Amino acid sequence: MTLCPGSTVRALEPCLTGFASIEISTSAPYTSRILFQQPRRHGAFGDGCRWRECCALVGSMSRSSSSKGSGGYLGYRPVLAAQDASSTQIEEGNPEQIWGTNAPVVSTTELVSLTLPKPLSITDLALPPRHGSDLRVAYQGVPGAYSEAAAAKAYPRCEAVPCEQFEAAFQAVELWLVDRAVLPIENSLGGSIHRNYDLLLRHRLHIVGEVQLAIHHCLLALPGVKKEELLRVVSHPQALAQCEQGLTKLGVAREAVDDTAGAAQFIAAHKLKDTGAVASARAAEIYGLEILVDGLQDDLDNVTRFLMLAREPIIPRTDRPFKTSIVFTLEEGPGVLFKALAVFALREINLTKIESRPQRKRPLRVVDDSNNGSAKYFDYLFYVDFEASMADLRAQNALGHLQVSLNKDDSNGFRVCHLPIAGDNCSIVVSCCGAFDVKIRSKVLFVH
Ligand SMILES: O=C(O)C(=O)C[C@]1(C(=O)O)C=C[C@@H](O)C=C1
Repeated sequence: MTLCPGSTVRALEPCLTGFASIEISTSAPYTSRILFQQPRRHGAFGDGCRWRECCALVGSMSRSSSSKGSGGYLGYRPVLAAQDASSTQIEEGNPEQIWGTNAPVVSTTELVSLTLPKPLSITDLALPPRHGSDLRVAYQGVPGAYSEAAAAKAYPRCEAVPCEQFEAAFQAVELWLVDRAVLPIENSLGGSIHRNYDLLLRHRLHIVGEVQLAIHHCLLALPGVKKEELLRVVSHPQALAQCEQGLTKLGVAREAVDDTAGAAQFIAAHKLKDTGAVASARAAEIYGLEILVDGLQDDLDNVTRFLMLAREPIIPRTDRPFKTSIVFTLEEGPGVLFKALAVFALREINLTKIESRPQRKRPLRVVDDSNNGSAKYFDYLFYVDFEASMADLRAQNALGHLQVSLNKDDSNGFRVCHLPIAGDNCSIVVSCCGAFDVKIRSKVLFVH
């Protein structure tokens, strides 16, 4: 039995620059890279089923080769099996056919001293492959920002990568500079972070989870400065909004900056004695500031929900709680939103969030009315989060029903929304998100 390791490496190289899923590519054997490369070249694995079939194929081939005792192919054989899975013509035991006759050969005895990669099995693929230990995760702000803490909560032991703006965090993932982004989407006191709703539509990332973080704001100043000496307080606009009452009592001017920790850093760098910052205790420690007020937020229950974003979607399942996010637009008319949401109510599917945002490409809609002439209406995008997995028949039926409703072309019907998402013209955008259990508020059950 012979094997050609040099050729194997060449065969793998293009895959590394391809789009192998980050979930598997760095920690799993070579086979995983091939698995994900295959769809790009042949466009054959548009859905999870084909992807799983391919994995199953790899798993079964590796088992069959070992059971025949063909030691030389163990570990290497599945690579080629997966690479050529859609046009499998490979004959077992004939390396020339696979690599060509000029390929270097290594005998079985030489192979014994080689460290062979462990073949992927179905169990490897079914489990969340990693828990953040070797991921690079983008967040907005500088060290000490709440978003940094959220990134660490979502992906423990990850390398958190600071970004100046939300947009930069989105782009960092898209450009493969990092593996994930963790970005705030709403706060229990301050409400939605609209910018991120808008950016979700403009970028090609998928929601793959969410994490909630308790936000405990402090008023920080240079060491020795008293509260009464402060003329202004700087912070992120959300943080200022969450401390509305406390800041009003202080009677200081407020100034918005990019992030809470950045505000602390600014005061320290410029030695501003008349300026305070609303930020975390960790920011005080990092930038050498003193805590004047510990717990400045209007309510102790101050929680921010962060989305975990990735280039690849997760495969929805039914064995744990899932959340799904969709976005759509509606025709003008009485009861249209009621009818759209009824598709969920009818199936006892709980909605956790509804957000409406302007359609920035077409903010106003002109509607002709035979009695009153034409009228201009604001045009909205509706974002809905609901508690069900897309693997759940109820969710599939609900979205099917919604799709039918959206396509209805009567005066009270819905309009199909053509959104420039992921380069496609999608009528409905579905993004699955492994959800936390709402009853155990801060516990993330599904992280990846
Ligand atoms: O400025 C920070 O520290 C952030 O992480 C940003 C942010 C936000 O955008 O809402 C995150 C959590 C808090 O709600 C306040 C601010």
